[in-house]
Amino acid sequence: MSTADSPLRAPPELDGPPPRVLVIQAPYYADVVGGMVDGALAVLAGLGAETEVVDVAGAFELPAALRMAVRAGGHDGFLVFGCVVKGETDHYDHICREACRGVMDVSIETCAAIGFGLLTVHSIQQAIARSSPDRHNKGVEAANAMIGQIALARKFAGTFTETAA
Ligand SMILES: Nc1c(NC[C@H](O)[C@H](O)[C@H](O)CO)[nH]c(=O)[nH]c1=O
Ligand SMILES: CC(=O)[C@@H](O)COP(=O)(O)O
Repeated sequence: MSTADSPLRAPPELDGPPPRVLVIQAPYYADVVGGMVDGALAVLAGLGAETEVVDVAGAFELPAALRMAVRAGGHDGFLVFGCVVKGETDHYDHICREACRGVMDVSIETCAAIGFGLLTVHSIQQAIARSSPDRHNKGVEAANAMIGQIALARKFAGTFTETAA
């Protein structure tokens, strides 16, 4: 099964005020990343969300920028976008693995509502197929995932105890 076969999911419900969302993009492949950001912003506009977009140089910089933003506070959710395309060397493997691990570390350590939109592809054609304005747009998927996490954070707000893991 690939992205082309993935099921169409309904966007999650979100009670409460419109969310404040920070989009962190690494526009190394500007059209591809821009396509995902546009998909995400369309979803967020439908919620009346307050959005801000900041740039970093490349995928490597995404985790630290995300951690800075989470620490700073002021946002209900975060979206990270980038695209890494396989080249001739093993650089691709290192960037993909570390960028993904870095974002996951922030996610687990902070419990922030994060949507992950980092494409790790073998060709620019694969990237275009995942960033075009259709139902396979990974920006839409990341935004919907983040909204679900915000909804969960609101549901559990105030319920954490000292002994909980
Ligand atoms: N090759 C790709 C990169 N490489 C750049 C690094 O992410 C980083 O910005 C640089 O090493 C300076 O610290 N970034 C991407 O987003 N996509 C690539 O395909
Ligand atoms: C992320 C990559 O693999 C790529 O942009 C770097 O290319 P190369 O491995 O040919 O230096």
